[in-house]
Amino acid sequence: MKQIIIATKNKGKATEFKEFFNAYDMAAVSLNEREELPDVEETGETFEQNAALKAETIANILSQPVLADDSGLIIDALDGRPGVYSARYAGEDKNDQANINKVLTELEGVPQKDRTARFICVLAVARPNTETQFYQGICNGHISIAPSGKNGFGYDPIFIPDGYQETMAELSPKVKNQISHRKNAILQLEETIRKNRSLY
Ligand SMILES: O=c1[nH]c(=O)c2ncn([C@@H]3O[C@H](COP(=O)(O)OP(=O)(O)OP(=O)(O)O)[C@@H](O)[C@H]3O)c2[nH]1
Ligand SMILES: [Mg+2]
Repeated sequence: MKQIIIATKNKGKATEFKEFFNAYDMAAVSLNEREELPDVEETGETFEQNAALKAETIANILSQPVLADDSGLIIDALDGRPGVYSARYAGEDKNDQANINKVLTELEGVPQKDRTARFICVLAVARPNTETQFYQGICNGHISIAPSGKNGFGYDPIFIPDGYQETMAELSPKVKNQISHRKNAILQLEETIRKNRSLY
């Protein structure tokens, strides 16, 4: 089975990418399975810059194509926060529960109609000596009053996608992988995969 390196240490993302690439008979291998590879500091100010940093750093070390994902939650009533700082919103330990609590505290008293939000996922495909390609996906929704559900990861327990009553964490992984920002970004990438049966 052909392998594709995903420059992520986020277990939730790694699981979703394995699901996506399994459909193309490709094995998505995350950095959790390649511990010899370094952490990449995300010094960018945009999702594109951080996705490129992660993909290009690992692609140059391995001299092979690498995919990275930089993603996050944009909340209108918080002027777009947490955005590119979603993973570390409540601190460097990247604690999902603390991140959720911080968002809910900041949204206290904000009525449902003003709790609009969206997830954004930017994929970067980097190959040595080749221009990095970018693919973006969005999922619109709003922030719930309280967390609910055990599936997914990150802010899923407080994100209710448009067209649903349930939070992303109450939906099954199958449904999330049909509607998420990550799936919508993969759909952008799908033409390349379909044509070449690989990313390159
Ligand atoms: O509820 C969620 N459902 C999702 O589907 C999702 N996708 C991203 N996020 C949030 O945005 C941060 C990404 O930050 P991020 O792209 O820097 O990833 P990360 O630092 O967790 O891992 P890495 O890929 O950088 O290794 C994550 O930690 C999460 O808080 C999500 N939350
Ligand atoms: Mg990160």
